[in-house]
Amino acid sequence: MRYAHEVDKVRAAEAALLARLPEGTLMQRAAAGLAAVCASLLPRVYGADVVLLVGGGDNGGDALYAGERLARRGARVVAVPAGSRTHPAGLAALLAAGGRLGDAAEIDTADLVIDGLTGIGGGGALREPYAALARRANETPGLVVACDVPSGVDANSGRVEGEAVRADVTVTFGTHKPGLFIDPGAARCGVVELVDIGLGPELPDPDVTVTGPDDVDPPLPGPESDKYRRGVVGIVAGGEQFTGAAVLSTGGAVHGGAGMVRFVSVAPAVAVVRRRWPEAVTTVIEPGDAAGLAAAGRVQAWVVGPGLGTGDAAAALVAAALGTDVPVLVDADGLTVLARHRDLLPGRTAPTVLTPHAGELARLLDADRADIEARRLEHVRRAAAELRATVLLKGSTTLIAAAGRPVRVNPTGTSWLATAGTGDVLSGLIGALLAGGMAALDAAAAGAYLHGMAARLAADGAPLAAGDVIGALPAAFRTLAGT
Ligand SMILES: NC(=O)C1=CN([C@@H]2O[C@H](COP(=O)(O)OP(=O)(O)OC[C@H]3O[C@@H](n4cnc5c(N)ncnc54)[C@H](OP(=O)(O)O)[C@@H]3O)[C@@H](O)[C@H]2O)[C@@H](O)CC1
Ligand SMILES: [K+]
Repeated sequence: MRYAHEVDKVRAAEAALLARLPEGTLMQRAAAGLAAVCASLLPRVYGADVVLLVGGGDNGGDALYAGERLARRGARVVAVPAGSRTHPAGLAALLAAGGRLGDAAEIDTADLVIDGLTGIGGGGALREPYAALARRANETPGLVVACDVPSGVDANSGRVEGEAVRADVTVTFGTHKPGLFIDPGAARCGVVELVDIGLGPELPDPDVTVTGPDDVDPPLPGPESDKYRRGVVGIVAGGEQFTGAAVLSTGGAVHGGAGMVRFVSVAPAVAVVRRRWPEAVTTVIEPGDAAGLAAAGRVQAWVVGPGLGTGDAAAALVAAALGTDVPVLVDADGLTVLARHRDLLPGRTAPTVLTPHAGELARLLDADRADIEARRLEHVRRAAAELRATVLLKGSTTLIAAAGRPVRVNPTGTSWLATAGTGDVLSGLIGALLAGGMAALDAAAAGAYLHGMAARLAADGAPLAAGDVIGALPAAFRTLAGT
């Protein structure tokens, strides 16, 4: 599992380590790692044209010392300073090794550009001349290697406020930074290489982890399994007019490994679901008939919300599901209802999972949607703490938070997933995993991983319909080790 630490933790760990090491040791370790990656990317180091973009801080120092190492191996290294200050010892070392100072035009013909403008000390939109250098580097045909973090990407959040370097490779030091995993920053990093500078023993628990295939461990049937032991998921979805979401959510559950799916809704939705998913056991209720949930029979988890509507009838059903003592996932219209009835959440003892997109989370938190989009990590954490739930925030990088735990980043998403109905599939899938006995955070992370993987397999470079994601779920399960 890959993990990341926020800047204040990195700085504290560095300070603890620095206190025990001779001055400059860490920067030399970083520069050595950076130079080694650069050398491995060049067909020949000798005679290669290397340009260093050098900001006013230690990120620039790393670039200068890496340049020194490449110059000693025969590269033609040019430093282009951006700040009013240039790391003096690093510059002296580069010049002593045969490097020189140059100007921005040399970026255009470089074989390789090292971006040492800003690292973990960067903040806000890049100012000039940093921004102009980043823009020019993004236009060069040569390779661009970012030092620690692509300049212009906020290391903690992945936020990009203005110009930002678009790297082919990012060489990061000591530990990953969350912004390398979260879009839009993640999309600027290219391949991320981690250089060990000895920080490990000083680092606390990570702030963020990235789900890997080994972390996805859905319950598998054994010889003792029967449909009840494998978990029964109840789905409360659809209405008089809208039935598509109910079909998709049920499909996600049927192919998500549930032992049985109970579907509860008004007659038109039940009719459509029965036709598409004869596997589901259905119960017809009158609109808003909360007692119908109990009458449907025992379940190990409820999914409530897709296509449910947002009126009083829907609110009664959301309240009924949240009133049970089993895990409940609330999605879509259910979240809109919840934004008006936040009193339904406190007092639950069983886990609650909420799966909003940014707009739904904005309503839940009384926040601005654009602000949520810009600071997704911060808001998903805040939502988990305030709503006392596991919160899965959908988006180009899906984030999953539970209070006191590292935020999980899902790596399998694809932009083809941004199409109507895919969220309904996800709700049923996670519901099935909850019913199978997975803990809320694990179920949400596993669901996001499998859902993204299914979408990738189904899309294969072409537009995708939500139903295709259901069809590809078996293939997605098969990609996991041990299944
Ligand atoms: N600490 C360690 O032991 C180790 C640290 N290491 C390395 O140090 C890096 C951290 O170095 P750091 O703290 O000097 O900050 P850094 O990223 O160079 O940025 C500061 C400079 O950026 C500038 N700047 C900021 N925002 C800007 C903007 N929007 N637009 C334009 N300019 C902006 C800012 O300008 P100022 O605000 O001062 O005008 C200042 O000049 C870290 O990422 C890693 O690479 C490794 O060697 C391992 C050991
Ligand atoms: K950088």
